[in-house]
Amino acid sequence: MTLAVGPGLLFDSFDSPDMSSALPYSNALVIGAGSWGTALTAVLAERGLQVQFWGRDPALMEEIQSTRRNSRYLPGLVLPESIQATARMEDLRPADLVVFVVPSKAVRETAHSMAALPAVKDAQVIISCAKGIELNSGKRLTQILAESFTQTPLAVLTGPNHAEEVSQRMATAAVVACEKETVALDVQACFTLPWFRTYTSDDVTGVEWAGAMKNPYAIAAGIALGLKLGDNAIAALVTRALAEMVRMGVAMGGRAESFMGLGGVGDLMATCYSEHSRNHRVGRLIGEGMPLQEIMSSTRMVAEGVPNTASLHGAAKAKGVRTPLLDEIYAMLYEAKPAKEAMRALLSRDPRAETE
Ligand SMILES: NC(=O)c1ccc[n+]([C@@H]2O[C@H](COP(=O)([O-])OP(=O)(O)OC[C@H]3O[C@@H](n4cnc5c(N)ncnc54)[C@H](O)[C@@H]3O)[C@@H](O)[C@H]2O)c1
Ligand SMILES: O=P(O)(O)OC[C@H](O)CO
Repeated sequence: MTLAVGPGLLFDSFDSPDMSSALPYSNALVIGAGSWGTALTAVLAERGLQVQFWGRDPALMEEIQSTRRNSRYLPGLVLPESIQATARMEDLRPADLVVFVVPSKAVRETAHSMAALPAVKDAQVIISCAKGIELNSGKRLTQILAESFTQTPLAVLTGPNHAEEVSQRMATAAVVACEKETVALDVQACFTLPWFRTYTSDDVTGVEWAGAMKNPYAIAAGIALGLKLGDNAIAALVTRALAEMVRMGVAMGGRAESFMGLGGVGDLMATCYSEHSRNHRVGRLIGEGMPLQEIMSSTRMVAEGVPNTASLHGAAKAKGVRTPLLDEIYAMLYEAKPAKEAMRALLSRDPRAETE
């Protein structure tokens, strides 16, 4: 395979450490042909797995199969010849490792339509890579997948991982969470490259809540930037967001320490401060005065923070968790509260101890 070499890269194809150790799985299926699915397809192929790549749009999948490029979602990346791209579910062959990476609102429908496919249901592990909580049910994405795939071990891959950087092979770390340690270790081996370092965790609940929760706060950080509130204000907002993530995540059954890891504070920082982040962009444009509807119709990319704000807000109310930041983000996105007014409301709340 020809590997990209350029500024910001720590390894090229000649000085890469030896990655020829035996792989626990030999083939993979990636479900979802957006930017993250495309980048993860490249990661697994570089690691040496045979990768099938499924997306719902026949024209896009034909383009990927014939040109090795996903011009719509990740135009800079040339995928290796070895990957097989298709939109036809009936063409999919059995895979050891299945990666679900459709947007969170499409996970239930996609899992349901694939539930009977041997290619998916007989997998040794299914990995959830989207970041969200289901509206109304308040379910995590692995809980939804478990309804369709009752016998298959489920894992989560998450962390500060912008597809744009991963697709350029820029240094990245992630966390894979699974209740079964042996499965977590096997998945870790598949997502380990000289430039891609993966840690394991058994706190599936914690990392899933963390991955969903950072999205609305990234919108808020973008809004603060758009309003030109300054670095102090953004740092305060991100710090209090972390406190709120821990409060909510622990109430939902996650462990506080997971929120201090890559899937928590790591992803929160990557998203709140990055120009790559779609959530951050949505926020910045709101802060600059553009109406949300106009922003959403200007891109085909998913900004999970918009639906996640509604689902997380609903879950917090149902559980009785205090979430002042999320409440103001919800008011801005769903109740047309002006951004400056929401930020003023956050500052003018009653004083309290930092640890409360
Ligand atoms: N892009 C990243 O850097 C990144 C990194 C980590 C996690 N994620 C998460 O991965 C998930 C997918 O994000 P993305 O960035 O790949 O999205 P994207 O915006 O790049 O593309 C969305 C993809 O989902 C497909 N899609 C939309 N509705 C669908 C449906 N009903 N059924 C099947 N496919 C459908 C679209 O056709 C498109 O291929 C999100 O939850 C996101 O938070 C993204
Ligand atoms: O572009 P965003 O805001 O969806 O963020 C992408 C990833 O979740 C960053 O880890």
